Amino acid sequence: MNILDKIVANKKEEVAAAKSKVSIKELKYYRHFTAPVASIKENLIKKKDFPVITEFKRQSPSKGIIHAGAKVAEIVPGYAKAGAAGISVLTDVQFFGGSNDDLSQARDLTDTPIIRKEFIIDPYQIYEAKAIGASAVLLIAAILEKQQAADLASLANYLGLEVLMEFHDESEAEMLNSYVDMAGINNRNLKTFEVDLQHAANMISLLPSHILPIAESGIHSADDFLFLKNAGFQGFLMGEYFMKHSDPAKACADLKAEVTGKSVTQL
Ligand SMILES: O=P(O)(O)OC[C@@H](O)[C@@H](O)c1c[nH]c2ccccc12
Repeated sequence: MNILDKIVANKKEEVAAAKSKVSIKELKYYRHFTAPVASIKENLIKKKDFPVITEFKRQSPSKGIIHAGAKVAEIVPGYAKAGAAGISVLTDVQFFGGSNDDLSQARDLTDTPIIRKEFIIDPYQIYEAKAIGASAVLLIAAILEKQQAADLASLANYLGLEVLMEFHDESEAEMLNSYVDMAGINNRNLKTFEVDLQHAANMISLLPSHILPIAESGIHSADDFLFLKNAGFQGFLMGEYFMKHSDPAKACADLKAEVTGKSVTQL
C-alpha cells in the first residue's frame, strides 16, 4: 500500500465515525454553515502580483514535523496581513497533525477565504467543510472516480463552496468537470513524494483556459515562483517554505517583497 492508499483507508474509517457522531442535518445548524464567504478565485485574480495561497501545516508524511505545535492564532492573521489571497488549512489529524478546529479558528480570525485541505471521498466531508467555515474544498483526482468527483464538486458548488481539483498524472485531466473553479497541478507525486517543478510547467497546457491554474508544492524561492508564473500559473499553493520558518507570516511578506519589489509595511 502506498501512503495515499493508507491515508484513504484511514479516511474511510474517520468519515464513518464522524457520521455516527454528527449528522448532516446537525452540520447544517453550525454557525458557519450559512455565513457568507469570500472567493479564493476572485482574490487570486485580484492579487495577480502575488496570487499565493499560504498553507497552515504542522507536519506531513513526506517532511515529518515542519512546525511543531504551530498555533493558528499566531500564524493565520499574519498570513492575511502579509497579503495571502487564500489560506489552506490541513484538517487531517492522523497524517498532517491538523484538525477541523484549526479551520474554524482560522475562520474566526480572518476574512481571507480558506480552503479545506483534506482527502475528500464522501459528500459528508463537503457538508462538514461548509459547517467548519471553509470557502473552498480540495478534490484530489487520484483518489476519486470520475462520476464521484462530479457529484462532490456539484454538491460543493451547491453549498457555495469553490472547488480546487488537484491533478498529478496527465491521465487525470479527464476528471475535470464543469463544477471545478481552479485546477491545481501538484509538483509532488503523493504516492512517491518526488517533487519536480518542471512537472507543473509541462502539464499546464492540458488545462482548459477558463479554469484558473494553480501550481502546488515544492515552491521554495522567488525564482521558483517566477519560473511557474512564466509558465502561465495564476495561483501558487505554498506550505513548507513558510511553515518551516519560526515566523511564517514574515517569510510570506518577505517573499512578496522579493517578487513584487514592494514590501509589506506593517505586519
Ligand atoms: O508544503 P509545500 O511543498 O509548499 O506544498 C503545499 C501543498 O501543495 C501540499 O501541502 C499539498 C498539495 N496537495 C495536497 C494534498 C493533500 C495534502 C497536502 C497537499
